[in-house]
Amino acid sequence: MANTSLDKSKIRILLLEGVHQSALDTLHEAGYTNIEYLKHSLAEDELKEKIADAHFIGIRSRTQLTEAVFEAASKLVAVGCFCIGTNQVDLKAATRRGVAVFNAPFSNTRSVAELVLAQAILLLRGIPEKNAKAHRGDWLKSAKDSYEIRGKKLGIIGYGNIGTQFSVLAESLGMKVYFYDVVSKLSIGNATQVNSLKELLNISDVVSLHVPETPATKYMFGPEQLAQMKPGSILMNASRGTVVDIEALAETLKSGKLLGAAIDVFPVEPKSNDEEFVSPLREFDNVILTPHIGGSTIEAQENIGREVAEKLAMYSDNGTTVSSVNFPEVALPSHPGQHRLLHIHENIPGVMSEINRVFSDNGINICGQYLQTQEDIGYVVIDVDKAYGELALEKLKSVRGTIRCRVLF
Ligand SMILES: NC(=O)c1ccc[n+]([C@@H]2O[C@H](COP(=O)([O-])OP(=O)(O)OC[C@H]3O[C@@H](n4cnc5c(N)ncnc54)[C@H](O)[C@@H]3O)[C@@H](O)[C@H]2O)c1
Ligand SMILES: O=C(O)CC[C@@H](O)C(=O)O
Repeated sequence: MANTSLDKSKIRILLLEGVHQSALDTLHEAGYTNIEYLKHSLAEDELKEKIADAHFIGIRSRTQLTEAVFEAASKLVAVGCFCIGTNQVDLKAATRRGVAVFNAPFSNTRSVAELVLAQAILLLRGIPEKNAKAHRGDWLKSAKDSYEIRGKKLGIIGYGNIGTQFSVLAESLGMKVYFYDVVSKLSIGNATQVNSLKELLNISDVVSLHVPETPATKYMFGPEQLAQMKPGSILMNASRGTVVDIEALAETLKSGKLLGAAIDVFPVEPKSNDEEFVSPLREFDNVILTPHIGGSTIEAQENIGREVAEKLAMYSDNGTTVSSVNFPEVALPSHPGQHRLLHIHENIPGVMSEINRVFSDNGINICGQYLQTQEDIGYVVIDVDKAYGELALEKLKSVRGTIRCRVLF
């Protein structure tokens, strides 16, 4: 259990993976200056050392926040994922320790959708192969296997923020859109939801994956699904590298069944730009390989930097957890003239009555109380007259089921 009511200059923030300057600017504007900024991710041992002193950490998709890393992070209050995906964070381990996790659920949606649309056009025209040949001095002027995108059938797997955005762009170019999702979804435009992945693969000329990494999506696209795709179709994956069985895709490409593929994410990705990228797909000219840059545009990175830094500063300054991916969401007003107690506890019977007893037994008047719970944890925020903040904090720390408690001045 930790008390993190600290002067802002003592709050240590570790930012990894070269998050955009807008994150630094936003944190500086909010008064946070004790920031260590690194352009790369850290391997587990180094990460454990650095995180030991950090109150906040900002990462992108490469940094793995495992149970062991959280174990070493005794001061950690919150994690900012400067991206959409949060599969690189052991969310349960974070929640168990009362560490809130935030991300940027929309800021790079458009960038991914634009990239996959462009890739679909290029692949249907055989551009990757013609381009590679031209670089080697070969002239492949031919209309063979070159198609317009207009009228083709697009099959989207995972009709969420990116899937729907891509769907709208694709329809505007005359594609007929179908999608498969585990949840029944309202179709945007004229898109049609189909009942099974097999049905989608049987009809689609272009297949694009936009699912999160979960136990159910891990290697959901393997030999069976590749066999169900139409001959001459294309496969695109800008979701997560573990969703597609890359060896099986390489075999299918060798057989000549597919017109091409565009892969942005890989089961193993280089840790930095200095490391070699190794993949069985490197040998295929008809495959567009990109280094996990679906969301890497100036616009997206700048927006993400600001959005996630604001969420971290807001949580640090006032306790608001709106849009946290693992915490009960509480939107809080400011608390001028009062002390604010933030109490994170196991969601077990009796905790709230014990908490309220702390105030009645000690004659502390509650000026405002906000409570949200979810399956495993509860988050209660209590505003009191500033004369009583420190006393209440001491008493709250010994309430049964307390995970973490801090006070904001
Ligand atoms: N390449 C990149 O740079 C990049 C950038 C942003 C996001 N991403 C990845 O894209 C993923 C999707 O992003 P989003 O914002 O659209 O997420 P989202 O949560 O809005 O949408 C995901 C959709 O997938 C569906 N889904 C979940 N499991 C499924 C399954 N087993 N089968 C079919 N559908 C399933 C969900 O119901 C949801 O509709 C992210 O989780 C992230 O991993 C990659
Ligand atoms: O910026 C990154 O490292 C990954 C971006 C992307 O995969 C996401 O989940 O938003």
